[in-house]
Amino acid sequence: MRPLIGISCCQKAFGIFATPNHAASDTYIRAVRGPARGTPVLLPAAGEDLSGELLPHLDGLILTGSRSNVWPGHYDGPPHAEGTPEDLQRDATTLPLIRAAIGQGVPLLAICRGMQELNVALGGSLDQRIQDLPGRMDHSTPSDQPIPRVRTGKAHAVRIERDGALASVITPASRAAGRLAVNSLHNQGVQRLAPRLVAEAWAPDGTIEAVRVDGATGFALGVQWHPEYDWERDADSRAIFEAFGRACAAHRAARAGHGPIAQAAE
Ligand SMILES: N[C@@H](CCC(=O)NCCCC(=O)O)C(=O)O
Repeated sequence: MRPLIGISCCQKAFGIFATPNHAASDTYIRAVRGPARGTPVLLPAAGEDLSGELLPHLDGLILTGSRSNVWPGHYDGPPHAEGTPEDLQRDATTLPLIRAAIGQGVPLLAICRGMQELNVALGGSLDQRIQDLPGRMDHSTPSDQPIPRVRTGKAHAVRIERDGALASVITPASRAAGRLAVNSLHNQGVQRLAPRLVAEAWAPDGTIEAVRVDGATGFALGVQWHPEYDWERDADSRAIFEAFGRACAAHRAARAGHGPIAQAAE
């Protein structure tokens, strides 16, 4: 049996009645079916804490990217500028789910908004538009390029902590170089790093691009870029999903009684 990997959904208005729907991009489904070798399970943005019902059945969790921002009230930040997309239904489900997954050693891969949620869930805060801050780069989606190129093209390099968790899962060549080239589709960034997070990669302007959860018993990694878009061409993106999938398979074996059961870190 393949490991069951939960994928967080956004709540989006759909159809002529703008009915609330629960949605995740097909790119996450394909990354789970492909290099992670798992069975994808879509997790609704239900507006409530479902962690007690979901986690006993899951072998891994992907926190997805999204155009919406985490509601700033969760980190005592200033209100968003008018028109900034929010998804309070998603926040209410993902923030407790992240804390519970880490506590129970369920492998976790947090991507873009997902990494921002991970930081907020553990007590960190966010800058809302890093392109407006002095000395910082514009990390947002360029409007003058075709979307496929934006998603699979490389926007900038990131410097990687050579002995970190991320370095241990990427290709030997990138590990030796201590660098990766990544895509970039975000406005927000980590402002105050959560006490339990350790930065593992940085953009040239100092923006934190990857984090790990200190003392986590399972795989617990966040990346600010999008490996789900280019794993078919990019060996490092593929390697991240392969390593995550191995951790999920090990969690499944442990749940079935065929391996060591991860203990809660706290
Ligand atoms: N809204 C946040 C998070 C950005 C993010 O997750 N982007 C994914 C976009 C997916 C796509 O356009 O394909 C921010 O702006 O930082």
